[in-house]
Amino acid sequence: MPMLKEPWKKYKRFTPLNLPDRAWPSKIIEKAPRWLSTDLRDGNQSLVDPMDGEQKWDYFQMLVKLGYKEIEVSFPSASQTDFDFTQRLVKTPGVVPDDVWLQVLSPCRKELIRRTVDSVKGAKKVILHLYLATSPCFQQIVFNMDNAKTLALAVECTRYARSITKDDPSTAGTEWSYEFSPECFSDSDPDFVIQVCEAVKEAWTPTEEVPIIFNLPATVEVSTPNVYADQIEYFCRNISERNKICVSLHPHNDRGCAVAAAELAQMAGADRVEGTLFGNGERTGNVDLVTLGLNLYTQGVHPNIDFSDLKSVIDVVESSNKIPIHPRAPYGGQLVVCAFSGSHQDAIKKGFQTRKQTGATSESPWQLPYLPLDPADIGRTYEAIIRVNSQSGKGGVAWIIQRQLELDLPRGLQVAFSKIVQRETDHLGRELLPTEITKLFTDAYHLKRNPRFALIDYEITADRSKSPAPPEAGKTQSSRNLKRLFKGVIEIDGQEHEIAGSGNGAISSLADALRTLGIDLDVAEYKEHTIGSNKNAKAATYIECTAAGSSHKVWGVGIHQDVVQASLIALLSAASSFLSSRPSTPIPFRPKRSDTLDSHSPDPSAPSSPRGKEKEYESSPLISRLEASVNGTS
Ligand SMILES: CC(=O)SCCNC(=O)CCNC(=O)[C@H](O)C(C)(C)COP(=O)(O)OP(=O)(O)OC[C@H]1O[C@@H](n2cnc3c(N)ncnc32)[C@H](O)[C@@H]1OP(=O)(O)O
Ligand SMILES: CC(C)C(=O)C(=O)O
Ligand SMILES: [Mg+2]
Repeated sequence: MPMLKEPWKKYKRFTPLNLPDRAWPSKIIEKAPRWLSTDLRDGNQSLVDPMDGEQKWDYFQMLVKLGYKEIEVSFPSASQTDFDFTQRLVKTPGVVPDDVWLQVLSPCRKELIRRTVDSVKGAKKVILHLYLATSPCFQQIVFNMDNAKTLALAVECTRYARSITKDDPSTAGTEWSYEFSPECFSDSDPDFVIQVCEAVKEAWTPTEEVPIIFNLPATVEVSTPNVYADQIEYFCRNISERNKICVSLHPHNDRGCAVAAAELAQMAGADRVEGTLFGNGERTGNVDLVTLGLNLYTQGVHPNIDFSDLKSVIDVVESSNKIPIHPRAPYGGQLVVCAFSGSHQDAIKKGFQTRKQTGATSESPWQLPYLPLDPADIGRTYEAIIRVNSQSGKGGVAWIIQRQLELDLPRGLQVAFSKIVQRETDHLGRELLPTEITKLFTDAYHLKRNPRFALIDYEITADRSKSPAPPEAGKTQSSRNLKRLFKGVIEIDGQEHEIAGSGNGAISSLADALRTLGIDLDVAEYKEHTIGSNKNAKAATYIECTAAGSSHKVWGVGIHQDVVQASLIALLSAASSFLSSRPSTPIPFRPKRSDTLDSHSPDPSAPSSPRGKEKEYESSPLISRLEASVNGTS
């Protein structure tokens, strides 16, 4: 076979309509259209294994629950499964709500129309849908029909349909609506389509109350969405008795523009959209009703469909279609409300902080970087938003710690801890789960049950043996200026040490006491906040220390009901980090523990605590969470 040198030249460019006075570009979609779900027909007919009756049954009920009022349930002449399913819907009381229309599709073939009408016998509300191709390509290749024959067949079948539905007294219990689809509308001559539709309209004689539906499909998407919008505007302008017509869209997604086409075509005057959930359907699919609905939602227009539990919709769609929803599918995809990259995480975290600080509620105006939709509105949790891998920065890591442990890390600690996380993600070459990040944190800052350094007993008293620091200019001497004396017992690596020191406050007096063990730390930064708000509230304290005489810096974290004790634990955590980062540091002085020491308040994390606070420790929700995450059980 000779090689084509320019194979693309075999394609014909689409000729756009000449519509210079088009009005749609400046229109805004201000209300939801009439929706029709064709999941059970166009979606189903494209599946490798079409749904069985039970799957259709469950799917139908989900569509009703979501709020769809028009549902194309089957192609009844195609298979016994579809016919029986349709009859089951009709015959089972209470399954089809009174305000829901069952739509059934048939080609323009009388015997098939008859069977289709038979399948809905006894239904309350039915849209009988007939299709016939109007495009030259189909007329020539598929049907060998010219325009006159096409028009005649459309009229003949519409008349026949009318005679066995709304004109047949035996079907009087059914409210009939009629839909006609000039198949491949977007590839047809628009004037010929209007001519066919005028004739079909006359054959059906619709009313304003029950308009005829002209469904104008982009059976195959062949042009840019603006061209489809022009075609719809042209149809809307030129069809007569517009008030008796519902103009419906049925875009397919061959060029990947079905959603845009449906939106622009609504601006161009369409009243109704046919599509499927997550865009299942022939070839590249039908237009995605989830995207269309939630696009409206994020413009402040309710789509009249309830997507607040999108996960359960996905479950039904995936199991019925046997096709997974793409992780990046708009709104529903697993990854679409997740940020891995550092700058996105930072911005999202700041966005949530701003909402918290301004007291925003779930109804406050939504403005959040990188998130066009509040994940909570589709039933997704904030936990899942920020996920950490080697592309992540401090903001994302801090978010995880905040969500998991309610700890609001100071910036410096965020930087320090994010380096630890970065090392781990680089080392493992994968995402780290929140539980793994929490464990890294509790390990790094010694928040475990048996820390290397534990505060066993202590007391802090005024140190009257030393002269107080001179009062600042203009201030009088007060008890606040008195030096503090720390006396206590700390356990290091299982061995107890009795130490004492003095300073201007609790932290500096403990720092002074630690010097007797050769641990010489200066406090460089201090931050504390409360965790929780009730009587179980705790203090979280963060201390950054510099090793004396060097630029080596370490962070410590302490959590306790008592704020003073939280800060002492934080300093010991820093001391522990200091020793861990310098493993050869000797502890020169190890005084024996004195039992006579008047202990003030024991460290709850010490299992052998003489004050017996073990119970309180066990019951603390925060500590339990720490434990759970360390054990990987949260
Ligand atoms: C764009 C769309 O999605 S349209 C809907 C498509 N969906 C389906 O086709 C699913 C269900 N279809 C079926 O089960 C079958 O195709 C049936 C029952 C409709 C027809 O089955 P068969 O009689 O075996 O015909 P088959 O499928 O081979 O071919 C279609 C025939 O219908 C004709 N036809 C196709 N569309 C139409 C139409 N809209 N109006 C009238 N006739 C049509 C074709 O010209 C062809 O006729 P021919 O055999 O004289 O050449
Ligand atoms: C039956 C018609 C409406 C159809 O599915 C199409 O043209 O895509
Ligand atoms: Mg279709």
